[in-house]
Amino acid sequence: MAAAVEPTEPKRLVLPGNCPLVWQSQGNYQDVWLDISDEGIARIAINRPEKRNAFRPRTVVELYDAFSRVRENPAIGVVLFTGVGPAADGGYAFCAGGDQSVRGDGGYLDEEGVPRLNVLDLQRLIRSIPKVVIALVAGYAIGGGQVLHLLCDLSLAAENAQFGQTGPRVGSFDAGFGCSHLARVVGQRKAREIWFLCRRYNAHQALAMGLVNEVVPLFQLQNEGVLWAREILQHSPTAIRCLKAAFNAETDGMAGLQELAGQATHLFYKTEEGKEGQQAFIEKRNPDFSQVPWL
Ligand SMILES: CC(C)(COP(=O)(O)OP(=O)(O)OC[C@H]1O[C@@H](n2cnc3c(N)ncnc32)[C@H](O)[C@@H]1OP(=O)(O)O)[C@@H](O)C(=O)NCCC(=O)NCCSC(=O)CCC(=O)c1ccccc1C(=O)O
Repeated sequence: MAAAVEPTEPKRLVLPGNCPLVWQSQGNYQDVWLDISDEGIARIAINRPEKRNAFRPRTVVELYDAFSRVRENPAIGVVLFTGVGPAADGGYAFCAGGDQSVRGDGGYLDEEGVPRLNVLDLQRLIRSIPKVVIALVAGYAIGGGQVLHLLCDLSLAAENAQFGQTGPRVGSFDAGFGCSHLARVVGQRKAREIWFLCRRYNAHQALAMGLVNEVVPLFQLQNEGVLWAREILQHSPTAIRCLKAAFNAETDGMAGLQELAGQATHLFYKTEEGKEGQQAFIEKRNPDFSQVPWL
């Protein structure tokens, strides 16, 4: 565990324990909190503690909007993704998956009664956003909530964290990242056990199978996330961005290659060679690449 940070009063409580950052809240959301610090760290929290932070279509729309805002903010390098807690009954959750009470024929019904599966868009956004996303898991990360946690770059678990799948019990399954990425992370045998048996796994079991990076006391969870974020933020943003794209490229086919290629193009635009091509077009002349070596 990294060195302790000096605690200061949080603007408002998302998780227990003092948070060393001062947050500015953004967005006008109902189911989500988005907070930005002046240290390059954002915090996105699902705010449905009485439902163990289960997501309904509105929650997913708001999460997508919050992650998109963070994506467009060049001052932010790390996102802490968590769930508000405790609930009035003392229970904690990162996210208990899709809200079963709004599930109708064909999916989860939004406020107009239209079935939506937009959590899959959110999964891809978390995976492709060129910032480091750290899951802070207190309590349950179950079903689609476990998959959202899985798709974060890093995961820190509180001692009370519980992970698991329920799909085959509640008539659902995630045959996308929820299977393939899980198998990459914990291995084929364990991934099949998780889905076929629908057991629950505590924080230390999750650590042993490589599902989380570290287990910390509940009151230390948010601080630990900030410490990890601060370490990351000392490093080269370009290197971290390219590394994230590279980790995805291995598994995400052409979409993964596209992400990595986008980073390469971004770097190329900054070179004299790249600029000469553009300049020549603007000046209506042939480009002169004669000074560029064929390395
Ligand atoms: C999470 C629990 C283990 C917590 O247990 P406990 O601490 O005892 O609390 P409870 O008393 O059970 O719950 C408190 C309160 O919260 C409500 N609640 C909890 N989870 C949900 C939920 N998922 N939906 C709706 N409501 C929920 C609960 O009813 C209580 O409220 P009351 O008013 O007091 O009744 C336990 O709660 C639990 O097991 N929850 C269910 C977990 C679950 O099965 N989740 C759904 C899995 S399926 C999924 O997530 C779909 C994913 C998805 O969207 C998807 C992804 C990819 C492809 C396809 C799909 C797809 O659309 O299917």
